[in-house]
Order: sequence, then C-alpha cells, then structure tokens
Amino acid sequence: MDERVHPEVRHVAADIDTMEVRGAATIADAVARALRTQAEESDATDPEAFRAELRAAARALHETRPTAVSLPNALRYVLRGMSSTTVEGLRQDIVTSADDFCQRLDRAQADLGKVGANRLRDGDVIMTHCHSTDALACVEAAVEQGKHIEAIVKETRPRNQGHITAEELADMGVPVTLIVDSAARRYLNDVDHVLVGADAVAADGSVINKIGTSGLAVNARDRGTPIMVASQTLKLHPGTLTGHTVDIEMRDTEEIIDEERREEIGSPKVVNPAFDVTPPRYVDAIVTERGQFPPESIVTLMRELFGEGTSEPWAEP
Ligand SMILES: O=C(COP(=O)(O)O)[C@H](O)[C@H](O)COP(=O)(O)O
Repeated sequence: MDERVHPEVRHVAADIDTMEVRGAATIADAVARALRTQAEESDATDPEAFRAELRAAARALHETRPTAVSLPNALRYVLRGMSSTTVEGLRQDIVTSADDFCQRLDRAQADLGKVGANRLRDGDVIMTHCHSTDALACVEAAVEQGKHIEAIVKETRPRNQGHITAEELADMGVPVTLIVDSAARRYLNDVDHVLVGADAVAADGSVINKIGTSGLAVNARDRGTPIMVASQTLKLHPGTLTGHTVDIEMRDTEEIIDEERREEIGSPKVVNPAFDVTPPRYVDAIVTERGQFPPESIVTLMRELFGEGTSEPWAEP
C-alpha cells in the first residue's frame, strides 16, 4: 500500500476487508471519516502533493470490497469537495465535505425510515435477510409510530448477519423468530412484507444485495408477499447508467467450510459469492429518503442525482 496512506486509513481499509466494518451505509460512513483523518493528519507541503495523498488514500479504501457502491459514491462525494488552491484550504475542504457526507447519510436513513414505516401496518410480520441498517430504520420508525411489528429473521449464512438483525430488533422490542435460510419459503405464508437492504441499485431497477436475496424475492413473489427494498440514494449505482455491471464479490471459501473438513468430504470445489442480483420484476418498491419508487422508475432519480455517469476522482490523473 502507498506509504502516503495514513495508518488510520490502513486500519479502516483492513476492517472493511475483514468485515469488521460491514454493511453498505456503515462502510460509506467509515471511508468518509478515514479520508477526513488523512486530510487532517497530512503534512503535505504543496496542493498537488496533498491531492495526490488523498487520491492514494481513496484508492486504498476503494480496493477493499467491490460490490457496495456506497463506498465509491462516498469517496467521490468527499474528494469532489476539494476546490481550494492551498494546502490548508484543501484540508478544510475535505473535512467539510466528509462531515457533510456523514450528516447527510444519517438524515437520509432517518427520512428513508419514515417512508418505509408508512408501508408497514400495525400487526405486520416482516421477513428480513442479512443485516441492513436502512431496512431496520423502517422498522424503528414504524415502532416509534406505535405499530406492533414482528419479524422472522433469516440467519443469512455463511456470516450469519441475521444474528445482528435479531439482536437489534429485540432491542427495539420487536418479537423475533430466527430461522435457517432454507426455511424461508416455509414461513413466507405468515409474512406481510419481505424487507431487505441493498448494496447497489442498478439503472434498470435490479437490486444487488446479500446472497440469497434473489431466491427470497422469487419465493415471495410466488407466495404473493410484497418485497420492499430499503435503499438510500447513496446505493444508486451511476456506472450502470453507462452499461457498467456490478462486480459481485467472491469471498474466502473458508467462510463456508474449513480446509480440513473440505478434504474429509472429498475436496469439492467451494464458491462463496457474497451478493446476488434481484431482477426488478421481483421488487415491489425501492424505498429511499426521496420517497418510494417502483424499480422501473428508479433510473429517473438516478439521472437526476448523478447525470449521465461518473468520474473516478481517486484515479491518478
Ligand atoms: O448485504 C448487506 C451487507 O453485506 P455485508 O455484511 O457483506 O457487508 C446489506 O444488506 C447491505 O449492505 C445494506 O446494508 P445497509 O442498509 O446497512 O447499508
């Protein structure tokens, strides 16, 4: 890694890589704060050296995990704040844009939660997959509105993020039933809404989220259960406006089975995709802080926010 990258940025990059820091919104917040630290601690002596240092820090963060578009969107937002012509001016630019980004992220999640809560009725049972702070913001807002919500929580193999969801729902006073992922169809009959988050939303309305989301959505559609995707606009993937596809992260196979056990069972090939793609036809609503959108129309919001495409300000000029 570039020696200009601050130790705290290296630490954040390592935490994202190992999933110590995980979830699209949390990752975005962490990288914005890491760039803030890089700027505050920089001892660059001229503006171009400062800019190059911030780009190096952004590249180190960008290289951690490829799927959650909130990560590059956060880097782009913070780096685009650099407009001054002196080191001290640039330093303040980054600090200001990073703070603004983190405040907007928190506000967006709260606003999204209120929109999502309006879709939930008193007494509803939801089914969740993985751990999504955007999705949980909808439940939290519904509970604050006085609605009784119950949840069937999928454990979400192999990393069991469903355990985090179960704990946070219990903290809200929401009764939780924890199930293995393969029991989802069995319990969909008791469910009023499937509620999931997103790592990216493509221009065609496809939703990229934790592996298993697409299978759940197909089962839910078959059972006539509505699927609500809670996704701040931070998750909209501008690159898909210009034909780019979303890179699905393949994680270490030892998350699924350790090497010794794999050999015991005949050394099968093991694959561990961390995310999958849910086509728009299986999604009923994408809930954002700007309101809810049928998946087919999310492209209008994307164009409004991102124009025709995106630059990569962390790239070396
Ligand atoms: O897929 C995951 C987490 O995957 P991982 O555990 O591999 O990071 C979450 O559903 C989204 O990131 C949305 O989360 P949020 O709503 O908190 O942004």
